[in-house]
Amino acid sequence: MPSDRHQPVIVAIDQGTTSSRAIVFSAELEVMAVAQREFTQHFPASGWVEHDPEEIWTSVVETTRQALAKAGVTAADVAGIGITNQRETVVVWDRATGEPVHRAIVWQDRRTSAACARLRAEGHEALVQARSGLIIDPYFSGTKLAWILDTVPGARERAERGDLAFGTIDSFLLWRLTGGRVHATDATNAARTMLFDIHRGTWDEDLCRLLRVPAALLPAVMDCAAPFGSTDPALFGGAIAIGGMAGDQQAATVGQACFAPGMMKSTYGTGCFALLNTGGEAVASRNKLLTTIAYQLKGQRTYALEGSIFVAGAAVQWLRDGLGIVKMAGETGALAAASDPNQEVILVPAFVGLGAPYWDADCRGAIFGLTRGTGPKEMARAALESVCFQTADLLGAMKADWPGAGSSGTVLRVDGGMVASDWTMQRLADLLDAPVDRPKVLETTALGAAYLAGLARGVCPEPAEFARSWALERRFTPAMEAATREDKLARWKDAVARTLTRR
Ligand SMILES: Nc1ncnc2c1ncn2[C@@H]1O[C@H](COP(=O)(O)OP(=O)(O)O)[C@@H](O)[C@H]1O
Ligand SMILES: O=P(O)(O)OC[C@H](O)CO
Repeated sequence: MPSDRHQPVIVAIDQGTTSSRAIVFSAELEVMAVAQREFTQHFPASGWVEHDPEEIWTSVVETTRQALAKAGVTAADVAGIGITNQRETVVVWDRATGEPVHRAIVWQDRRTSAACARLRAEGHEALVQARSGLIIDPYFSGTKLAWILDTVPGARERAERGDLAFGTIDSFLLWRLTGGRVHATDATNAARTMLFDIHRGTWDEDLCRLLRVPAALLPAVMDCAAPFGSTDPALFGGAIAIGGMAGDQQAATVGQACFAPGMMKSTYGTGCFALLNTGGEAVASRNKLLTTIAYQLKGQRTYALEGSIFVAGAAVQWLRDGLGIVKMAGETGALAAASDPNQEVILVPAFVGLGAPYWDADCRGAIFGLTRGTGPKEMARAALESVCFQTADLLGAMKADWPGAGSSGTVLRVDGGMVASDWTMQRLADLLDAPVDRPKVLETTALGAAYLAGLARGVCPEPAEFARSWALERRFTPAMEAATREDKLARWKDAVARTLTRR
């Protein structure tokens, strides 16, 4: 494709848990080129997960260069870069050298489980929820950051002197992309740290004191569409403005155009993350959902209720890699469709404990209802259904928390690798008793980041107009009888109750 200065493009950097991707979009937000690279997962101890920030950095630079080359454009053609990222993952680096003081501690890492139990026992849950909207859990950045400060020799003193910087991956990438000139993050990423007051939109002194985090470590917090700085010209052959930033699940919420209160998206990748837009109201959950910032534009925060499930597609990976029942993930739908409906096999995929709305870090997976007749078909169905049951739990908690979620018009917009499975999407609609909409563009995370950058750079329209470009590929409409649905949901609830360690 020839370089055409009159047709600016936008680049989305999507730094995920298992791979980094760079996608070049046209100004009309059509995908022009994609480059992707996986990187190493480090598991130094049971329940610990780390990434090498240098490997992440290299993967981001190289995929961005490749995507630009594939699209046949140069830095001068790029109106802006949008960054979206795996959330909660912690990097601490030296401001003078840019070198990380420790490997990145990944959101999945459970090493601070005991520290979180202590905080809960000391009675800090109400404060943490009131200010940050979060539950005290190792999932979030705060206790991981404290662990680094307490464990890396000299880190706390260096942090207090102002020599170190903390960031989630977006912030670390921004620092590196701008050649160490900008230390900032956006409100959606800040909202995942357990250090941020989501109501005032500022770092919270009490939470920082509780976790012993010096203020000197923290980045500036910006809107999601904002002038974040520009790239070091040496990186991509010219300076490029960075205009967008959002955590990946929030970027998907934007990419799915869930701009109105009551709209909801759910992303089915390795895990599943459902976000329900609650507008300007930060709804405090009574059912162990998270209150989080969906996006912040022009200084205005829009909030969401979030349900985070740690195992969704990972259950399908287990069928493939652990049990060897299938060779490819895509085979599971046909197996499930051919399963014996009279066998009620239920899988509770608590491989790493259960997330929302149970938050039981210590329980482990279980299978119920096995008979001599149970085979690969029933196991495939149980794995796919487990994802639907977990989503039903989230929707149930959302409805209980906020009347806006219970309206008859509730529709779920879905994306992520697993939504390729028609069988799963139909079963999801059946078990939720709500329509499930699969859009034409499934690259919603990158699309959201690109849109935010395009908005900041004046090449994309305001949200209402962008929302009109969202296009449906297929709607799955509930078709299951109420009695069957209720029976299945009751079996699931019973199976979960028997799996939990905290009842
Ligand atoms: N046709 C399918 N049926 C069921 N699961 C699928 C299908 N295709 C992909 N998956 C699952 O989707 C997941 C990959 O989705 P993706 O959005 O790429 O995840 P992530 O971004 O977390 O790496 C994998 O866990 C895979 O098992
Ligand atoms: O990188 P993903 O797509 O698995 O998303 C991870 C989430 O942001 C964790 O909160």
